[in-house]
Amino acid sequence: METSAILRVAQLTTRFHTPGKVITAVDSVSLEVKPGQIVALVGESGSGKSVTAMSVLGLVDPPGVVEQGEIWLGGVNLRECTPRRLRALRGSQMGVIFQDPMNALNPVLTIGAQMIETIRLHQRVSRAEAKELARAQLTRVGLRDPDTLMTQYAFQISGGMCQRVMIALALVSRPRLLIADEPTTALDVRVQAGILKELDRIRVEEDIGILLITHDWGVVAELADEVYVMKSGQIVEYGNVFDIFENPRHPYTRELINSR
Ligand SMILES: Nc1ncnc2c1ncn2[C@@H]1O[C@H](COP(=O)(O)OP(=O)(O)OP(=O)(O)O)[C@@H](O)[C@H]1O
Ligand code: NI
Repeated sequence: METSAILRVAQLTTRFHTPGKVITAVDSVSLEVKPGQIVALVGESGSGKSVTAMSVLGLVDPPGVVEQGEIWLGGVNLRECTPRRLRALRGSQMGVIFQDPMNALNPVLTIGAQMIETIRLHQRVSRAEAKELARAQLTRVGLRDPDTLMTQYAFQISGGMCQRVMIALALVSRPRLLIADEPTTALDVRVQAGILKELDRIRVEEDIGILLITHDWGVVAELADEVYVMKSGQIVEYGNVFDIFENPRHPYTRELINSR
């Protein structure tokens, strides 16, 4: 039997209504992520990858509007959810990590305070229990000495550690889907590899589906199961990672692979 998708996007169209013109950032995009899969969304800058992710997350702000299509998170129709319900789902069933971990963390709270706050926002636990959970989470993403780490502020730790904290935060509520938008672009190459290995391990161990946005074909080759290639808001090619590398059909894909 086919495993059913944890994320299913069909014919999604998102436009920005700017003064004087309408920009179709996402143009009839369809894609699927199954549990335990890493699905890469690749394409040049401005092709619509982040807007696709933001549309799924319900985070497109005016003048952007999700105008058409379906977005299903398991059995939940996200396009019919209220903003309040979407916010709840973002903290529970779908996690997200972005490119710039330093700025994503709150500079005036310790790592521990942020972890505990996030945990208590979504789970009815005492402070002590939340602290214990935070410690377990940090250990789970490969951070040693979580006790010291929890007393520190974002500016006191490295970019790589920040991103691991972000991953820990995103995974606190054991989501079934993780959206990672260029999660390692801001980090140096060696640190990148560690973070990517962590994501790979987590998806296997926890059967999480990951939508990985990147323009790094090395990362795609290393991690992805399925690949969607995006250009000017549209999916121009889709296939499993071996087929995409062995036999790219679209000239744009060939160009992208060759230019890496
Ligand atoms: N706030 C906005 N207002 C108007 N247009 C926007 C806005 N945000 C995005 N767009 C449009 O959507 C297009 C797609 O942007 P998006 O951020 O999804 O690209 P991307 O593929 O993620 O690029 P990158 O690799 O640089 O992150 C842009 O080219 C731009 O025209
Ligand atoms: Ni982007």
